[in-house]
Amino acid sequence: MSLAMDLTLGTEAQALLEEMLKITSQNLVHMEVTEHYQIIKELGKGKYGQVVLVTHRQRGTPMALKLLPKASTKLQNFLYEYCVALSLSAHPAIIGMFGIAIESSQHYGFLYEAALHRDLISIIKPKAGIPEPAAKLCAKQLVSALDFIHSRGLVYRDVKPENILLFDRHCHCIKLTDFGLTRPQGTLLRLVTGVIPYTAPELSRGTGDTPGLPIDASLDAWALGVLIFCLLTGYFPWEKTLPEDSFFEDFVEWQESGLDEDLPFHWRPLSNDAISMLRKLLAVEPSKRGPLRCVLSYLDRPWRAEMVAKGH
Ligand SMILES: Nc1ncnc2c1ncn2[C@@H]1O[C@H](COP(=O)(O)OP(=O)(O)OP(=O)(O)O)[C@@H](O)[C@H]1O
Repeated sequence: MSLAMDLTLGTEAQALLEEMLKITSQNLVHMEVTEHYQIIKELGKGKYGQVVLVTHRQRGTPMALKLLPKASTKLQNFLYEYCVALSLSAHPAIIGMFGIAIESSQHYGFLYEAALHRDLISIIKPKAGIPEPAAKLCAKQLVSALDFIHSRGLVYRDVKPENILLFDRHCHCIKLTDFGLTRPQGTLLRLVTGVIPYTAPELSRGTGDTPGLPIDASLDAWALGVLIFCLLTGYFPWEKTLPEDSFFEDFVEWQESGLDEDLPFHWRPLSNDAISMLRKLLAVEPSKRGPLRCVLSYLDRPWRAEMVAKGH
């Protein structure tokens, strides 16, 4: 997609979200959670909120309820996350929403589908990853979900296993959740702190005094590349995408030289096909980064070196 198209889509997405925000802010349901819902158990916790499994007191419907403390959450941010999730929830690999946003004395909250098999991080075995068929199922569904988000003029910006919910143990049905960082394409972003392995290098470098980097779909392609690496190996390719991280520096050197002998040692469990796919998703220069869809042409090929040795 061209930068001009990115910006047009981004502007349209922004306008739609502003409209949704206005309407939602007038329709927030004021209630105490336990008046209408029974809290069954905690499903998870993040930096910003807590997610609990609830059932509707009359109808018994099980649902997930994300609760964000009012003390630490701006109403605008809550509404934004809710409206983005609602606007995307028609996709099969994006969490379904019930269209109910609430405000209690202590929290803002919204109701959505509960995933009873937890999230992807819960099945990644350290130094082993997950079975290759499951990794491919995840990759295929995520490409579809992220492409859909991009087609709506947005960039997801938070691909990580904690945000991928499982609806079965073998990853036939996974869904993306947590739209707190999603922004319209073209939004100017400055980032100097909080670099994690999924952060694309153009962001971790920081933008100094410049107005910021206009975000686009290539940020999600990078994060998907890191995620696929983790699913196949059970470890991160690096801690942070900064020159002080020697694993990242070795990777950059290999990307630049293109020589097999420069391939970092911890990439060896991967097949040549998987390496070639990840080279595209993890191109250091964003304009050279492969589109997410490049993953699809690798789905029929082995992704682990041991599978090649076995003749799969
Ligand atoms: N619908 C759901 N069903 C089951 N578990 C869920 C659901 N939604 C969230 N969780 C669990 O709760 C955790 C935290 O949820 P979420 O990522 O939405 O919170 P957050 O505070 O925005 O997190 P972060 O720190 O990543 O920003 C998830 O990692 C997941 O394990």
